[in-house]
Amino acid sequence: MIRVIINGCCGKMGKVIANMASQNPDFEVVAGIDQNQCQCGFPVYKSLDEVDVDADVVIDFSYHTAVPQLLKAAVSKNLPVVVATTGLDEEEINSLREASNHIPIFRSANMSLGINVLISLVKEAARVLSDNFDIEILEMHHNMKKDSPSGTALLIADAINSVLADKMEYVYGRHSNIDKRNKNEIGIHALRGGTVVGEHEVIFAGHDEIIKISHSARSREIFGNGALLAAKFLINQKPGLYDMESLVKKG
Ligand SMILES: NC(=O)C1=CN([C@@H]2O[C@H](COP(=O)(O)OP(=O)(O)OC[C@H]3O[C@@H](n4cnc5c(N)ncnc54)[C@H](OP(=O)(O)O)[C@@H]3O)[C@@H](O)[C@H]2O)C=CC1
Ligand SMILES: O=C(O)C1=N[C@H](C(=O)O)C[C@H](O)C1
Repeated sequence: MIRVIINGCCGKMGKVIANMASQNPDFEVVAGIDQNQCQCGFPVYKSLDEVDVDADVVIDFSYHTAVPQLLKAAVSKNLPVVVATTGLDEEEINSLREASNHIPIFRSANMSLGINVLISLVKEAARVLSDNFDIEILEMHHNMKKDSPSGTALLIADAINSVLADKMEYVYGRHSNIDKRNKNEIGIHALRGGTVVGEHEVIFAGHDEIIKISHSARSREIFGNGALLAAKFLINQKPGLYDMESLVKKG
């Protein structure tokens, strides 16, 4: 039985994880952390420092500013952490790298299997097409989402850039440009509205032809499933930084 602490337990994803874990005999949620107080069926604390129950792993779906403090406490308690929160700035990413010298950390902006397959496909498409095709990324999410563009859109852009010698420049929104598109650009565009769980589309636009590779999340359980798999994987790892590729490699 894997004992889980959920950071952000009162939020949309926190509730999904709690519900999925309660139906899975491999997991038990022993505590939650949130700045709100919600009825969860387990004790809810304000910070990891305050948690006084034993656990094996923390799963974090919260807010970017909460991540450094969470990691500091996780290091002092020697607890592995799955970081699913997006929108981290450079300093917050550095705190994550630092903490990974002491504890195992799994970080992915998208825990679904499908997006990770999409990333392999767009890398291959970019290798073949980039000389003659323009690349644009579109994402759409629900109207409660705070960060934009999505962590996934940035993850996709970074994956494409990694196979193009990191020479691409990211252009967000393209709203006040007064000149034409540059060849070395990846356009990244965010849409927000309604209850959309998560849509990502990568467009390769060439002369008289367009290739679109897209992923549509139809439920939050696809992220919950990935986060629980990541937690199971992480509890057996040495300190370090892990991602979906590590999980897929492990099989
Ligand atoms: N990697 C992945 O696969 C996925 C990642 N995400 C990411 O996960 C994060 C959470 O998403 P979602 O559940 O939809 O968001 P929600 O806003 O619904 O939930 C976040 C919860 O964390 C709470 N919170 C905010 N700040 C803190 C803090 N400092 N300490 C403790 N709790 C805090 C929020 O409180 P309050 O409401 O008061 O702000 C809220 O209860 C986002 O960054 C999102 O992009 C989401 C889905 C999939
Ligand atoms: O906030 C969300 O909802 C989601 N956030 C992640 C992101 O920013 O990419 C993953 C998913 O698309 C849902």
